[in-house]
Amino acid sequence: MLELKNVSFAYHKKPVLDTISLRLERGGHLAIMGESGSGKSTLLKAIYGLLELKHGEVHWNGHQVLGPNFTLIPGEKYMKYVSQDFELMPFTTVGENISAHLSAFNLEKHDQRVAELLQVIEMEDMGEVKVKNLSGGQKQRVALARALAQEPEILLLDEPFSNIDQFKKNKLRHRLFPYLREKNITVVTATHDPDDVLSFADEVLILKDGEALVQEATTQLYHNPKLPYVAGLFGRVNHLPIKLLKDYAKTEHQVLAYPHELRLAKKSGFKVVVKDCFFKGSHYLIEGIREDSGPIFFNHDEPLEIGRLVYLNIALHIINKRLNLVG
Ligand SMILES: Nc1ncnc2c1ncn2[C@@H]1O[C@H](COP(=O)(O)OP(=O)(O)OP(=O)(O)O)[C@@H](O)[C@H]1O
Repeated sequence: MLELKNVSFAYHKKPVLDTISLRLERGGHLAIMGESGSGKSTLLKAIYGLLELKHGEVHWNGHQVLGPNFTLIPGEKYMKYVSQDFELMPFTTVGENISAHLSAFNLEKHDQRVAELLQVIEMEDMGEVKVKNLSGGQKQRVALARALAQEPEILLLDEPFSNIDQFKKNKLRHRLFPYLREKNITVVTATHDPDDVLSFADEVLILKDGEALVQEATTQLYHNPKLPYVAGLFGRVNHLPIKLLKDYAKTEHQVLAYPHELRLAKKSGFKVVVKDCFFKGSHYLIEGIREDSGPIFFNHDEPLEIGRLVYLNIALHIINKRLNLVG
Protein backbone atom coordinates (compact mmCIF):
# COMPACT_ATOMS: atom_id res chain seq x y z
CA MET A 1 0.00 0.00 0.00
CA LEU A 2 1.08 3.55 -0.75
CA GLU A 3 0.53 5.86 2.17
CA LEU A 4 1.20 9.58 2.57
CA LYS A 5 0.93 11.04 6.04
CA ASN A 6 0.54 14.83 6.33
CA VAL A 7 2.98 15.64 3.53
CA SER A 8 3.89 19.34 3.25
CA PHE A 9 6.44 20.89 0.93
CA ALA A 10 7.57 24.42 0.00
CA TYR A 11 9.77 25.68 -2.85
CA HIS A 12 12.00 28.19 -1.02
CA LYS A 13 9.37 29.70 1.25
CA LYS A 14 6.44 29.23 -1.12
CA PRO A 15 4.13 26.48 0.22
CA VAL A 16 3.16 24.06 -2.57
CA LEU A 17 1.81 20.97 -0.79
CA ASP A 18 -0.23 21.38 2.36
CA THR A 19 -0.57 18.41 4.78
CA ILE A 20 -1.57 15.83 2.19
CA SER A 21 -2.57 12.37 3.34
CA LEU A 22 -3.65 9.55 1.07
CA ARG A 23 -3.80 5.76 0.89
CA LEU A 24 -3.78 3.61 -2.21
CA GLU A 25 -4.05 -0.18 -2.23
CA ARG A 26 -1.53 -2.33 -4.15
CA GLY A 27 -2.62 -2.59 -7.79
CA GLY A 28 -4.94 0.42 -7.50
CA HIS A 29 -4.96 3.40 -9.85
CA LEU A 30 -5.25 6.88 -8.37
CA ALA A 31 -5.62 9.96 -10.58
CA ILE A 32 -4.49 13.34 -9.28
CA MET A 33 -6.50 16.14 -10.83
CA GLY A 34 -6.34 19.88 -10.30
CA GLU A 35 -5.91 23.11 -12.20
CA SER A 36 -2.51 24.11 -13.55
CA GLY A 37 -0.15 24.99 -10.69
CA SER A 38 -2.23 23.15 -8.07
CA GLY A 39 0.75 20.91 -7.21
CA LYS A 40 0.14 17.67 -9.15
CA SER A 41 3.72 17.25 -10.44
CA THR A 42 5.15 18.32 -7.10
CA LEU A 43 3.09 15.64 -5.35
CA LEU A 44 4.45 12.96 -7.72
CA LYS A 45 8.00 14.18 -7.04
CA ALA A 46 7.34 14.05 -3.31
CA ILE A 47 6.10 10.45 -3.59
CA TYR A 48 9.18 9.50 -5.64
CA GLY A 49 11.52 10.95 -3.02
CA LEU A 50 12.91 13.79 -5.14
CA LEU A 51 11.99 16.48 -2.60
CA GLU A 52 13.00 17.21 0.95
CA LEU A 53 9.63 17.35 2.67
CA LYS A 54 8.89 20.06 5.19
CA HIS A 55 6.65 17.71 7.13
CA GLY A 56 5.20 14.27 6.72
CA GLU A 57 6.17 10.87 5.40
CA VAL A 58 5.68 8.67 2.34
CA HIS A 59 5.47 4.89 2.83
CA TRP A 60 5.30 1.98 0.41
CA ASN A 61 4.29 -1.31 2.05
CA GLY A 62 5.39 0.07 5.38
CA HIS A 63 8.84 1.09 4.09
CA GLN A 64 9.58 4.83 4.27
CA VAL A 65 10.56 6.59 1.03
CA LEU A 66 13.45 8.89 1.95
CA GLY A 67 14.22 12.26 0.38
CA PRO A 68 17.43 13.48 -1.32
CA ASN A 69 19.17 14.22 1.98
CA PHE A 70 19.17 10.50 2.76
CA THR A 71 19.90 8.90 -0.63
CA LEU A 72 22.72 9.43 -3.13
CA ILE A 73 20.53 8.70 -6.13
CA PRO A 74 16.93 9.70 -5.49
CA GLY A 75 14.23 7.20 -6.41
CA GLU A 76 13.51 3.73 -5.08
CA LYS A 77 14.02 0.57 -7.17
CA TYR A 78 10.42 -0.56 -6.89
CA MET A 79 9.07 2.79 -8.07
CA LYS A 80 9.31 4.51 -11.49
CA TYR A 81 8.47 8.10 -12.31
CA VAL A 82 7.73 9.18 -15.88
CA SER A 83 8.18 12.94 -15.83
CA GLN A 84 7.24 15.40 -18.56
CA ASP A 85 10.95 15.61 -19.57
CA PHE A 86 11.28 11.98 -20.77
CA GLU A 87 15.06 11.82 -20.00
CA LEU A 88 15.96 9.44 -22.84
CA MET A 89 19.33 8.77 -24.52
CA PRO A 90 18.89 10.61 -27.86
CA PHE A 91 21.73 9.04 -29.84
CA THR A 92 20.73 5.43 -29.24
CA THR A 93 17.78 3.48 -30.63
CA VAL A 94 14.34 3.01 -29.11
CA GLY A 95 15.17 -0.65 -28.37
CA GLU A 96 18.45 0.28 -26.68
CA ASN A 97 16.73 2.89 -24.53
CA ILE A 98 14.31 0.24 -23.31
CA SER A 99 16.78 -2.62 -22.92
CA ALA A 100 19.25 -0.44 -20.98
CA HIS A 101 16.73 -0.60 -18.15
CA LEU A 102 16.06 -4.32 -18.23
CA SER A 103 17.65 -6.37 -15.53
CA ALA A 104 20.39 -8.67 -16.83
CA PHE A 105 18.89 -12.01 -17.78
CA ASN A 106 19.24 -14.21 -20.84
CA LEU A 107 19.42 -12.45 -24.17
CA GLU A 108 16.47 -14.27 -25.72
CA LYS A 109 14.20 -13.16 -22.89
CA HIS A 110 15.71 -9.71 -23.14
CA ASP A 111 14.62 -9.41 -26.79
CA GLN A 112 11.20 -10.86 -25.96
CA ARG A 113 10.67 -8.29 -23.25
CA VAL A 114 11.71 -5.38 -25.50
CA ALA A 115 9.26 -6.67 -28.13
CA GLU A 116 6.49 -6.95 -25.51
CA LEU A 117 7.09 -3.39 -24.31
CA LEU A 118 7.23 -2.05 -27.88
CA GLN A 119 3.84 -3.66 -28.35
CA VAL A 120 2.41 -2.00 -25.23
CA ILE A 121 3.42 1.42 -26.58
CA GLU A 122 2.39 0.50 -30.14
CA MET A 123 5.85 1.06 -31.61
CA GLU A 124 6.55 -2.51 -32.75
CA ASP A 125 8.26 -1.35 -35.95
CA MET A 126 10.40 1.38 -34.43
CA GLY A 127 12.86 -0.51 -32.23
CA GLU A 128 15.79 0.39 -34.50
CA VAL A 129 15.01 4.11 -34.84
CA LYS A 130 17.27 6.59 -33.01
CA VAL A 131 15.44 8.50 -30.30
CA LYS A 132 16.61 11.88 -31.63
CA ASN A 133 14.55 11.21 -34.78
CA LEU A 134 11.28 10.62 -32.89
CA SER A 135 8.37 13.03 -32.44
CA GLY A 136 7.52 14.34 -28.96
CA GLY A 137 4.65 11.87 -28.63
CA GLN A 138 6.85 8.92 -29.66
CA LYS A 139 9.50 9.95 -27.11
CA GLN A 140 6.80 10.07 -24.45
CA ARG A 141 5.82 6.49 -25.32
CA VAL A 142 9.44 5.29 -25.17
CA ALA A 143 9.77 6.90 -21.73
CA LEU A 144 6.74 4.85 -20.64
CA ALA A 145 8.21 1.60 -21.98
CA ARG A 146 11.53 2.37 -20.32
CA ALA A 147 9.83 2.83 -16.96
CA LEU A 148 7.99 -0.47 -17.40
CA ALA A 149 11.19 -2.30 -18.34
CA GLN A 150 12.22 -2.56 -14.72
CA GLU A 151 8.88 -4.03 -13.67
CA PRO A 152 8.15 -1.44 -11.00
CA GLU A 153 5.64 -2.13 -8.25
CA ILE A 154 4.45 1.44 -8.48
CA LEU A 155 4.41 3.76 -11.46
CA LEU A 156 4.06 7.55 -11.25
CA LEU A 157 2.87 9.15 -14.49
CA ASP A 158 2.95 12.90 -15.09
CA GLU A 159 0.52 13.86 -17.88
CA PRO A 160 1.43 10.61 -19.65
CA PHE A 161 -0.28 11.31 -22.99
CA SER A 162 0.10 15.08 -23.22
CA ASN A 163 2.24 14.97 -26.40
CA ILE A 164 0.30 12.22 -28.14
CA ASP A 165 -2.42 12.84 -30.75
CA GLN A 166 -6.04 12.05 -29.90
CA PHE A 167 -6.29 8.87 -31.98
CA LYS A 168 -3.09 7.28 -30.63
CA LYS A 169 -3.86 8.49 -27.13
CA ASN A 170 -7.12 6.54 -27.01
CA LYS A 171 -5.55 3.36 -28.36
CA LEU A 172 -2.62 3.68 -25.96
CA ARG A 173 -4.79 4.23 -22.88
CA HIS A 174 -6.81 1.14 -23.74
CA ARG A 175 -3.64 -0.91 -24.07
CA LEU A 176 -1.50 0.53 -21.26
CA PHE A 177 -3.91 0.75 -18.33
CA PRO A 178 -5.28 -2.83 -18.64
CA TYR A 179 -1.64 -4.03 -18.99
CA LEU A 180 -0.72 -2.27 -15.73
CA ARG A 181 -3.76 -3.75 -14.00
CA GLU A 182 -2.93 -7.23 -15.26
CA LYS A 183 0.61 -6.86 -13.89
CA ASN A 184 -0.79 -5.56 -10.58
CA ILE A 185 1.27 -2.37 -10.87
CA THR A 186 0.02 0.46 -8.64
CA VAL A 187 -0.45 3.64 -10.68
CA VAL A 188 -0.63 7.31 -9.75
CA THR A 189 -1.42 9.55 -12.73
CA ALA A 190 -1.30 13.35 -12.61
CA THR A 191 -3.51 14.69 -15.37
CA HIS A 192 -5.80 17.44 -16.64
CA ASP A 193 -7.58 15.10 -18.98
CA PRO A 194 -10.85 13.51 -17.78
CA ASP A 195 -10.43 10.81 -20.44
CA ASP A 196 -7.32 9.56 -18.59
CA VAL A 197 -9.42 9.28 -15.46
CA LEU A 198 -13.05 8.30 -16.04
CA SER A 199 -12.54 4.86 -17.59
CA PHE A 200 -9.27 3.93 -15.91
CA ALA A 201 -8.72 5.36 -12.42
CA ASP A 202 -10.32 3.69 -9.39
CA GLU A 203 -10.05 6.84 -7.32
CA VAL A 204 -9.35 10.53 -7.80
CA LEU A 205 -7.54 12.97 -5.53
CA ILE A 206 -8.43 16.60 -6.21
CA LEU A 207 -5.77 19.24 -5.54
CA LYS A 208 -6.32 22.99 -5.25
CA ASP A 209 -3.49 25.34 -4.26
CA GLY A 210 -1.55 22.40 -2.86
CA GLU A 211 -4.41 21.21 -0.70
CA ALA A 212 -6.19 17.87 -1.14
CA LEU A 213 -9.88 18.72 -1.35
CA VAL A 214 -11.19 15.19 -1.69
CA GLN A 215 -10.15 11.60 -2.48
CA GLU A 216 -13.02 9.48 -3.69
CA ALA A 217 -14.00 6.65 -6.05
CA THR A 218 -14.09 8.01 -9.62
CA THR A 219 -17.77 7.40 -10.39
CA GLN A 220 -18.87 8.72 -6.99
CA LEU A 221 -16.83 11.89 -7.47
CA TYR A 222 -18.13 12.46 -10.99
CA HIS A 223 -21.78 11.97 -10.06
CA ASN A 224 -21.63 13.83 -6.77
CA PRO A 225 -19.05 16.59 -7.14
CA LYS A 226 -19.07 18.45 -3.86
CA LEU A 227 -17.75 21.69 -5.33
CA PRO A 228 -18.01 23.53 -8.66
CA TYR A 229 -14.18 23.33 -8.88
CA VAL A 230 -14.36 19.51 -8.81
CA ALA A 231 -17.12 19.24 -11.42
CA GLY A 232 -15.31 21.79 -13.61
CA LEU A 233 -12.29 19.48 -13.90
CA PHE A 234 -14.47 17.00 -15.79
CA GLY A 235 -15.62 19.56 -18.37
CA ARG A 236 -18.21 22.27 -18.64
CA VAL A 237 -20.72 22.42 -15.80
CA ASN A 238 -23.76 24.60 -15.09
CA HIS A 239 -24.43 26.26 -11.72
CA LEU A 240 -28.19 26.49 -11.65
CA PRO A 241 -29.91 28.51 -8.88
CA ILE A 242 -32.34 26.15 -7.16
CA LYS A 243 -35.10 28.75 -7.60
CA LEU A 244 -34.87 28.17 -11.35
CA LEU A 245 -35.71 24.51 -10.87
CA LYS A 246 -38.16 24.73 -7.97
CA ASP A 247 -39.72 28.20 -7.85
CA TYR A 248 -41.03 27.62 -4.32
CA ALA A 249 -37.48 27.04 -3.02
CA LYS A 250 -36.50 29.36 -0.22
CA THR A 251 -32.73 28.95 -0.32
CA GLU A 252 -30.00 30.47 -2.47
CA HIS A 253 -28.45 27.04 -3.15
CA GLN A 254 -27.10 26.20 -6.56
CA VAL A 255 -27.29 22.84 -8.28
CA LEU A 256 -24.43 21.62 -10.45
CA ALA A 257 -25.56 20.04 -13.71
CA TYR A 258 -23.48 18.69 -16.58
CA PRO A 259 -24.71 19.68 -20.08
CA HIS A 260 -25.88 16.12 -20.84
CA GLU A 261 -28.15 16.16 -17.78
CA LEU A 262 -30.31 18.99 -19.17
CA ARG A 263 -33.02 17.94 -21.63
CA LEU A 264 -35.21 19.91 -23.98
CA ALA A 265 -38.88 19.75 -22.92
CA LYS A 266 -42.08 20.79 -24.70
CA LYS A 267 -43.52 23.24 -22.21
CA SER A 268 -42.28 22.47 -18.72
CA GLY A 269 -39.04 23.43 -17.02
CA PHE A 270 -37.20 26.71 -17.30
CA LYS A 271 -36.83 28.88 -20.37
CA VAL A 272 -33.61 29.83 -22.15
CA VAL A 273 -32.93 31.54 -25.44
CA VAL A 274 -30.48 29.79 -27.76
CA LYS A 275 -27.37 31.92 -28.14
CA ASP A 276 -24.92 29.59 -29.87
CA CYS A 277 -24.55 26.06 -31.13
CA PHE A 278 -21.33 24.00 -31.27
CA PHE A 279 -20.95 20.77 -33.25
CA LYS A 280 -19.28 18.11 -31.07
CA GLY A 281 -19.42 15.09 -33.36
CA SER A 282 -21.81 12.87 -31.40
CA HIS A 283 -24.07 15.81 -30.43
CA TYR A 284 -24.38 19.60 -30.37
CA LEU A 285 -23.43 21.68 -27.33
CA ILE A 286 -25.95 24.51 -27.10
CA GLU A 287 -25.32 27.73 -25.21
CA GLY A 288 -28.51 29.24 -23.83
CA ILE A 289 -29.03 32.54 -21.99
CA ARG A 290 -31.42 33.89 -19.37
CA GLU A 291 -31.49 37.33 -17.86
CA ASP A 292 -31.28 36.06 -14.29
CA SER A 293 -28.34 33.66 -14.60
CA GLY A 294 -25.08 33.08 -16.45
CA PRO A 295 -24.91 31.09 -19.69
CA ILE A 296 -26.48 27.62 -19.55
CA PHE A 297 -24.97 24.81 -21.62
CA PHE A 298 -26.87 21.69 -22.66
CA ASN A 299 -26.49 18.87 -25.16
CA HIS A 300 -28.90 18.19 -27.99
CA ASP A 301 -28.92 15.75 -30.90
CA GLU A 302 -29.58 18.44 -33.50
CA PRO A 303 -28.58 22.07 -33.98
CA LEU A 304 -31.08 24.64 -32.68
CA GLU A 305 -31.94 27.95 -34.30
CA ILE A 306 -30.22 30.98 -32.70
CA GLY A 307 -32.75 33.14 -30.85
CA ARG A 308 -35.25 30.28 -30.32
CA LEU A 309 -36.91 30.05 -26.91
CA VAL A 310 -36.70 26.54 -25.46
CA TYR A 311 -37.64 24.82 -22.20
CA LEU A 312 -35.11 22.78 -20.27
CA ASN A 313 -35.65 20.06 -17.71
CA ILE A 314 -33.44 18.19 -15.28
CA ALA A 315 -34.38 14.91 -13.57
CA LEU A 316 -35.61 15.34 -10.02
CA HIS A 317 -33.23 12.70 -8.65
CA ILE A 318 -30.28 14.73 -9.95
CA ILE A 319 -31.57 17.90 -8.31
CA ASN A 320 -32.09 16.11 -5.02
CA LYS A 321 -28.68 14.45 -4.86
CA ARG A 322 -26.80 17.61 -5.88
CA LEU A 323 -28.77 19.84 -3.51
CA ASN A 324 -27.24 18.16 -0.52
CA LEU A 325 -23.78 18.85 -1.78
CA VAL A 326 -23.37 22.44 -2.91
CA GLY A 327 -23.83 25.39 -0.62
N1 LIG B 1 11.32 24.16 -9.30
C1 LIG B 1 10.41 25.02 -8.83
N2 LIG B 1 10.77 26.12 -8.15
C2 LIG B 1 9.88 26.98 -7.65
N3 LIG B 1 8.54 26.83 -7.77
C3 LIG B 1 8.10 25.76 -8.45
C4 LIG B 1 9.01 24.80 -9.02
N4 LIG B 1 8.28 23.83 -9.62
C5 LIG B 1 6.98 24.17 -9.45
N5 LIG B 1 6.87 25.31 -8.75
C6 LIG B 1 5.62 25.98 -8.34
O1 LIG B 1 4.88 25.07 -7.56
C7 LIG B 1 3.48 25.16 -7.87
C8 LIG B 1 2.96 23.79 -8.26
O2 LIG B 1 3.60 23.39 -9.45
P1 LIG B 1 3.31 21.98 -10.13
O3 LIG B 1 4.21 21.86 -11.32
O4 LIG B 1 3.38 20.92 -9.10
O5 LIG B 1 1.78 22.16 -10.59
P2 LIG B 1 0.89 21.24 -11.55
O6 LIG B 1 -0.43 21.10 -10.90
O7 LIG B 1 1.63 19.99 -11.89
O8 LIG B 1 0.80 22.17 -12.84
P3 LIG B 1 0.64 21.79 -14.38
O9 LIG B 1 -0.70 21.13 -14.50
O10 LIG B 1 0.67 23.12 -15.07
O11 LIG B 1 1.79 20.89 -14.76
C9 LIG B 1 3.35 26.21 -8.97
O12 LIG B 1 2.98 27.42 -8.38
C10 LIG B 1 4.74 26.30 -9.55
O13 LIG B 1 4.99 27.58 -10.04
